[in-house]
Amino acid sequence: MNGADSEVGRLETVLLHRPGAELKRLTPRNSDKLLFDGIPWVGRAQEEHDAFAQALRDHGVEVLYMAELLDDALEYDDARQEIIEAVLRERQLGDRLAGQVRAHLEDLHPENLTQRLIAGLAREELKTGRGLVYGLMDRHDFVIDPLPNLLFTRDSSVWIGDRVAVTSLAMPARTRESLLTRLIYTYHPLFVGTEHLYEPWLEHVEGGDVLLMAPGVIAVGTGERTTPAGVERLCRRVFAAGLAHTVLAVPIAQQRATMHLDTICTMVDQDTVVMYPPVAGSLQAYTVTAEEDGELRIREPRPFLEAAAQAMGVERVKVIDTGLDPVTAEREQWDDGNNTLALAPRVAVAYERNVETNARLEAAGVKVIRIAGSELGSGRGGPRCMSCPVRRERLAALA
Ligand SMILES: NC(=[NH2+])NCCC[C@H](N)C(=O)O
Repeated sequence: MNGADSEVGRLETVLLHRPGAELKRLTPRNSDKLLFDGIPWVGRAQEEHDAFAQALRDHGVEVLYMAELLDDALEYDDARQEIIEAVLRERQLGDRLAGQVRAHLEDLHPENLTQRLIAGLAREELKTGRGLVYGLMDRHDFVIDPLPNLLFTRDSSVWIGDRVAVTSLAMPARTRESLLTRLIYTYHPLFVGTEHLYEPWLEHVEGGDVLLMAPGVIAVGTGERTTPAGVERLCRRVFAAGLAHTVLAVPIAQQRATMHLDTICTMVDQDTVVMYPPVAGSLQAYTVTAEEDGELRIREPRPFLEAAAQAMGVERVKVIDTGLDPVTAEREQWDDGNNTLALAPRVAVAYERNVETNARLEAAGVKVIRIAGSELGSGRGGPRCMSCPVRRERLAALA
């Protein structure tokens, strides 16, 4: 059955997005807004991504690609209409241009529509464009914005138990990603009958902030992306669905370096995290549980690792830190050293460049599968951000 109850149960199926033409849209003028720190060499980024996917397959993981699933979902008229309406609502194209964009999109084959929805549409590519808005736009302006961050599939959805939470992304440059993700989970035959735990129009929650610490225990970071109201909404939803007994709400600094909880902490074993030392000691968590009447019970904040150990029913959570030298640790944290993807307990995929962190993982008994990420990393995301586990072997079944 699809779903997951941990970050470390044997990974069976994963959802990836192979980067493509959307990355070719990045320029020094728009990269900030599109949330990239550099201008990737697209061909090399694709090679790196293919090697990542192959490493997963070599370990028995089934790899699903977003664009392929979207092609299938967009065979359904309802799916097409839904997403075209959403694109037209995105910005003020004005009536005339909106009508022309609608006609353009309605004419496209599913594969071409997928491409447009991901890679966007520049004014100069809309040959049928006419009217004032069209006339005033620069030829390189986007009529439909590209989605270079679709690469980070963990942010737009996260499976909790047997349900999928399609998240609500906080940055305007990413909002369409969760609509596309929702189309897949709603219309694709692979997912018929899947219940949705969360929807893109609710308070902001991003999957990179959600950590399934153990069956029944979920940590949720709140900072630049997931809002306090998002955490509260997610708590209500998971408790109502009986998917967790405890949620740990973890405030994180509202900075780019720590945009998601998974930039400072990921799990590599049932009771072991890899964590960035400067924050490891200072992170706090509010422990949230459900009262009988469904209301939330919130306990005073306490150190995250203590709160987690208690909720998980272990004596302590083991910590592998990302280097003792503070400068190395800071560099490797920025390069997603903490952002590992576990394929099973004590087996994790990591960027090869984080030499020190990987050595520490190995010294602690974790098998590290190294992948190249010099180009992929310019979007500030590592193996965990670039993957949405759709199916993991359940840990609860082992207990
Ligand atoms: N789960 C993560 N850490 N995702 C990283 C996302 C990076 C992306 N460029 C953004 O700013 O949104």
